[in-house]
Amino acid sequence: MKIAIGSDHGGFQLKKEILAFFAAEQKAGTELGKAQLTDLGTYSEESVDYPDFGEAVARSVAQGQYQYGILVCGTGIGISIAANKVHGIRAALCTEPFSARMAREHNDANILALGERVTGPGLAREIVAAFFQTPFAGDRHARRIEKIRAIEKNGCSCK
Ligand SMILES: O=C[C@H](O)[C@H](O)[C@H](O)COP(=O)(O)O
Repeated sequence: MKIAIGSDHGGFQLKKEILAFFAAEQKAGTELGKAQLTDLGTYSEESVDYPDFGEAVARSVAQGQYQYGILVCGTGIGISIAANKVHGIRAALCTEPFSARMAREHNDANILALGERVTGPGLAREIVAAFFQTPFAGDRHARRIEKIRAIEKNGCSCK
């Protein structure tokens, strides 16, 4: 499983924690540790603009370069809004593990968004594990994902 990860300055420290979590999982030889992560920036705490990193990760996932993405900003809100503007992206902002599981099982989310100023590193690790350990359930949920794709393709009928 190939995962692109990105953050702005507000998510930089939590992104480092998440990378360390995957490294520890790899060392422990777990299934999660088999994931290959690529950091698409930012690479310091210097102030940057979250849409740049949301777009970079979202495009790389939408183009199939990576299967999933992880995005972190201060709240996770701005960077997930930006990512969701890219066709084919279903970015889910999660603050607890139940939503992370549902984001995969029901919504087939392909990007997990987190907020460093909202979620501590311990909880973030549980959220990440829940997200990446949960498969999409398909069935009725697949029909609903198709409807989301149709909105992307045709636009909505709202005036
Ligand atoms: O949704 C946006 C994110 O939370 C940003 O990380 C945040 O707006 C950055 O704020 P500041 O420039 O004040 O650090």
